[in-house]
Parts: sequence; C-alpha cells; structure tokens
Amino acid sequence: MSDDSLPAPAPVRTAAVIPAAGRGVRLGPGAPKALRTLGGTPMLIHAVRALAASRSVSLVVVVAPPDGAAEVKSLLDAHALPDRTDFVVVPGGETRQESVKLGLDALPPGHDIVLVHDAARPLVPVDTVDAVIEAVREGAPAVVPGLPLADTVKEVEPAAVPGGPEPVVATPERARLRAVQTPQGFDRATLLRAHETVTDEVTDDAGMVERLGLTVVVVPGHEEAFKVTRPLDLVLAEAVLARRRLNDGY
Ligand SMILES: Nc1ccn([C@@H]2O[C@H](COP(=O)(O)OP(=O)(O)OP(=O)(O)O)[C@@H](O)[C@H]2O)c(=O)n1
Ligand SMILES: C[C@](O)(CO)[C@H](O)COP(=O)(O)O
Repeated sequence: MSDDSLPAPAPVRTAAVIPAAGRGVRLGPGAPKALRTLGGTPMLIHAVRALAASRSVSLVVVVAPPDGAAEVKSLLDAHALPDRTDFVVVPGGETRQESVKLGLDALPPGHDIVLVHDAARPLVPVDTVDAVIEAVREGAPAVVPGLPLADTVKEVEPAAVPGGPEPVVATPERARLRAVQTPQGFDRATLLRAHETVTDEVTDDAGMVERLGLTVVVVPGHEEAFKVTRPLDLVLAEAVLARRRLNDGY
C-alpha cells in the first residue's frame, strides 16, 4: 500500500573521482600522461567527458598532478562539458591510492555512490559507466567492470636477477579470471572506510574493499575501456577514436 502523503525518496546521487596525477613513466618521456593528447584533446578531457556522459553523475572530482591543479582547471574551463555536472580539481599524491584518497577528501556530502575512474582509460563507453552505477544501486557495495582473459596466465617465482628465468608456480584456471577496469563503483561509506582502514598499497580500490572482507562483484567491462599504459596503447586509442569520429561524429 502506498502513502501519497509521504515525501518521495531523495534520488541517489553519484560522484566520480578521476585520479589523473600519474606521470606515465611506462608511456615514455613527455607531459604527465593525463595531459597528453588523443585526437588533439587531452586524455583527461576524454575521461571526464566519458564519466559526465552518464546522466547519473552530478559531480566529477579530478585529481591533478601535484603541481598541475591550475593547469587542469584551465583545461576544464576551455573544453565543452555538460552543464548539469559540477567539477572540482584537487592536487594528487605520490601514488594512485594517495591520489584517490585526496579526491575522496574533497567530496561534499550528498553523493551516496562514488565511482573511481582512471584518467588513463579515456574511452570507456557510457553504457559501462551506467552498468556499474546500476549494480551499486541494486545493492552491491563494490562493483568492477571486467573482461575474460585472452592469454593464459602463469604465477611465477620472481627471477633471481632482472631478466633471468622465472620458475612457474601455478597456472590459475583462466575461465575464472577477469582483467578488471574502471570505473569501479562503490557505496560511498564502504569506499571511505576502505581508504581509512587499508594502509598497504593495493592496485585498485575494489581490492581495498576486499580487504575489509566485503564482497566485490564484477559486471561486464568493455574492450574500449582499456588503459593507456604503454606507447602501443596510444596507437590503439587513436585508432578507436578515429573510428568513433567516422562512425558517430564523436
Ligand atoms: N600518483 C598517482 C599515480 C597514478 N595516478 C592515476 O592513476 C591512474 C592509473 O595509473 P597508471 O595508468 O598506472 O598511471 P601512471 O602512474 O601515470 O603510469 P606509470 O606507472 O606508467 O607512471 C592514472 O589515471 C594516473 O594518472 C594518480 O592519480 N596519482
Ligand atoms: C585500477 C586499475 O586500472 C584496474 O585495472 C589498475 O589496477 C591500475 O593499475 P596501475 O598499475 O596503477 O596502472
């Protein structure tokens, strides 16, 4: 039985934190990775647009290179972004984990779902963003997009000398493995607790939630949400962008 005199529940609001403070050492010398261009536009702007394309995302916190917050603010001002979204820029830290924490510290109250998305994944489709948000809305405290692996993976004993042979310890069953991407989505309180509690270095935010003993779920990722890490990834990203521009006027 419904009671029309009760106020409608407040809509669940979503914020996104975009860590963009990395140097991009594996990409080679040049500007900080997030500021390098893809199709003439900084990678960070692509990533911000990808998240702001979701109608659920009302706030984007960009975590800029430690001495680059002013430059990032100017970049956001200079590029067209949706009016319905607010943007905040904060300086980042030494590690990804530190940068995400600094982004979380800048979140105002009122957003119950928080996404964390690498600036280095500039081409994630909005459907992937929305699928992650939806899974959190449905009650999962932590959600990651992931894809099955194409390669067989070996666990090894690290080489005694750099470049030396590495004894294989195990071959995990490939069908049970997923390569995880971002945006990773969280119930806000869970993500804040993870960042307050976990002190050792973890390579993704969902991994921190796992350490709290909570369940993380994987939803289907997308091959275009790949991370631009090495020079060959830039070639692929330019090709994907060129195809989108040709097909969709992106
Ligand atoms: N101190 C850091 C390190 C990384 N990142 C961000 O975390 C995301 C994923 O990191 P990765 O792709 O590894 O970027 P880099 O750390 O820049 O790469 P590299 O390890 O090659 O230097 C990127 O958007 C990167 O800007 C960050 O905000 N702060
Ligand atoms: C968060 C992440 O993109 C999920 O795949 C990844 O763990 C980041 O790792 P990196 O070594 O910092 O790029």
